[in-house]
Amino acid sequence: MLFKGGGLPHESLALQEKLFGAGPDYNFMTRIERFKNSLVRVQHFIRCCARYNLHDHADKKWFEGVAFPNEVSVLGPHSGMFIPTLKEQGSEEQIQKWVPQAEKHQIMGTYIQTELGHGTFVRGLETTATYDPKTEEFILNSPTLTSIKWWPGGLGRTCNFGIVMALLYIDGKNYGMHPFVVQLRSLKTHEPLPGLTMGDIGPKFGFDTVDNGYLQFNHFGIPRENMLMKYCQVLKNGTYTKQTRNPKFSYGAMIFVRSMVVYEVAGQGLAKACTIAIRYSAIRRQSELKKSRPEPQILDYQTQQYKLFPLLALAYAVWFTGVRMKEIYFMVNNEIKQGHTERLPELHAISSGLKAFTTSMASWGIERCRLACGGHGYSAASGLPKIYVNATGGCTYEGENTVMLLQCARFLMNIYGGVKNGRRPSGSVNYLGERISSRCTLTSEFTLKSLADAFKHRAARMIKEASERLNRLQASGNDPEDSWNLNSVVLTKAAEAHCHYYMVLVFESVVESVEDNCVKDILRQLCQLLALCGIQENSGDFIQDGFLNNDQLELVKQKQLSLLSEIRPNAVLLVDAFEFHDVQLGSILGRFDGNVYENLFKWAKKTPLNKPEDLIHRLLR
Ligand SMILES: CCC/C=C/C(=O)SCCNC(=O)CCNC(=O)[C@H](O)C(C)(C)COP(=O)([O-])OP(=O)([O-])OC[C@H]1O[C@@H](n2cnc3c(N)ncnc32)[C@H](O)[C@@H]1OP(=O)([O-])[O-]
Ligand SMILES: Cc1cc2nc3c(=O)[nH]c(=O)nc-3n(C[C@H](O)[C@H](O)[C@H](O)COP(=O)(O)OP(=O)(O)OC[C@H]3O[C@@H](n4cnc5c(N)ncnc54)[C@H](O)[C@@H]3O)c2cc1C
Repeated sequence: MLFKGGGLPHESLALQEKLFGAGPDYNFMTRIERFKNSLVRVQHFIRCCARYNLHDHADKKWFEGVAFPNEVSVLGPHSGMFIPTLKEQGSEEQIQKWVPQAEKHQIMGTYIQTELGHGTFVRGLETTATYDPKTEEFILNSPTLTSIKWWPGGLGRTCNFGIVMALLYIDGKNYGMHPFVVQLRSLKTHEPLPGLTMGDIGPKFGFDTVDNGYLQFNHFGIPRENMLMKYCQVLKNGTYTKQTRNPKFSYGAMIFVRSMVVYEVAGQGLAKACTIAIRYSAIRRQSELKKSRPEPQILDYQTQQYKLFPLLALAYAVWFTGVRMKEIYFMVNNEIKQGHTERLPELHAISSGLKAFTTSMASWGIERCRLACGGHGYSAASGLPKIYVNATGGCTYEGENTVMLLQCARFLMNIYGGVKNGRRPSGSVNYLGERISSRCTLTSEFTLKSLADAFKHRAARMIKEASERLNRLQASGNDPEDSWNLNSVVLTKAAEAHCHYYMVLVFESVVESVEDNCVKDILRQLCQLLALCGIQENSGDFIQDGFLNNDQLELVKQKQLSLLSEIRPNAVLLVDAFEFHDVQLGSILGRFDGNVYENLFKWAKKTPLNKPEDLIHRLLR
């Protein structure tokens, strides 16, 4: 309750819907069955939206968490990218025309950007939209094999509309990437419209319930009014006008999703995995701690605590950081709407950096949770494989993580360069303008301030060194691009250090804001553990310049270990506090009632391989 905010009423509503909680077991279905089953739930979800008057993106998200547990439905790209792009990039008229239909699900859309040959390098995309003033149409075309659109979710079979990112050509001149609203399928027959070749791209690592698709345009005409015209317009006679000098406004949909992924994918995914692994570790008994005494709960082994409690601390940290990231997004986006675009670069940098940092950490953490569950963690019944395959997609989509860290680093280098020239930084990078202490103030008290300061020091030093190294590479004769590439490992590490500091700082501020002393103490322990593990895992970064000495490092280790015992009595309560319903976890190991073995046995008996099947029987006879 403490952490969920407004989500509970919508979750409770969704949990009352029988269709969401029951039905065939996901693990026993083929991909096609999973897809069909998801579509049935999509239709029911749409009916529920109408019945409960659900329009707001956040309200729907809570509902979706129950309707589509640990998976992405075809509604993801529709509500997460298609509608937001219409709202953010469309003119008032365009918003009036398409948004109400989309919100009522009368049209279903997706976001069509990536191509067979390019995903990361948006400026390298090849699909063209050539304006013809005679017909007042844009002609969309896929000129090469590599220009075929590839990956958009829901494109394969489901969506009848899409926002297509294409290069705008007028009179032979290339005006760069622009968004176009394109009807893809007939609203009557659902067949692809003539001039479009489209389908599903085939099975993937996860995302079984989504028909990621391909799309090839063969000189396909769309009306002039279908270019989203909030920031740039093409008049009937082909005159091009624009309201902004910043071409990156057309990248707005990506910033939105990156900002949401921190909480919705990384935060939720890791919190669920921790819930499963910690609950199960309290149920599972194994081996002997003391001779002739009952077998202990595996959660009592220090090594098990050492595996799981830092991940629990990380789950809380990512969760809080995700909530903060959403707040920042909406705040800066409102400023942008009022014409104040000064903070767009910072928003781009922090959303890119945190998206990369948290999805990578969560992905690694979910897998560690699975390993911590031993053999049963390897079973689909644990629910962990499904959580992993879907959450780890977040490391790639919406900007591959290394590339996103480099975008964050680019901003940090700009800011650091500015500081050297006397400019004062603000917001998430204001510390780059501070005098940073060269000696660590950590004592055995481990105040949150002293821990955050240690991360501040590390980030500031690594950013400074990355910048100086870049300058040295250029001074020794490399051009700026080669220097960047030769420095890119160092740059990604500097960006990670910045994001790490930001996350510790957010956690610290949450702890300070809690009024209940008991809750505050418990959260302080988690925050300390997060920071201490961060210091130990990256100890080289903290000792390299003599900031931290060996004695302090020893203190860090001792405190880390003592925190494990301090957290142990509250560990199960701390995961219960995430308040995931069993339906949302989809895990026998993580069941709230702890009735693991009985249900594992029941589940195994239901597996299709145990059903009489002629061919298998004949082969084995
Ligand atoms: C459910 C799953 C759904 C999934 C959906 C998807 O995956 S959809 C598909 C998702 N696909 C992806 O996510 C694709 C990932 N790729 C990209 O987003 C871009 O290609 C890029 C950002 C990597 C480079 O872009 P580029 O080559 O155009 O730019 P550059 O590097 O030359 O930098 C020039 C300047 O622009 C700045 N700037 C850049 N972006 C932004 C921004 N958004 N805002 C503001 N500013 C931005 C940058 O900081 C720099 O500023 P400086 O230093 O000059 O002051
Ligand atoms: C599950 C899923 C859903 C998706 N949904 C959609 C969707 O709805 N709509 C859509 O349009 N797209 C979608 N995508 C596509 C996705 O956005 C791209 O796959 C993603 O942006 C990565 O681009 P890429 O595939 O070109 O990777 P690549 O860029 O080819 O990455 C391969 C490797 O090259 C490295 N690399 C590339 N460029 C650089 C560089 N400049 N510097 C250093 N290293 C570099 C990367 O770090 C990586 O290690 C989806 C993808 C997935 C996996």
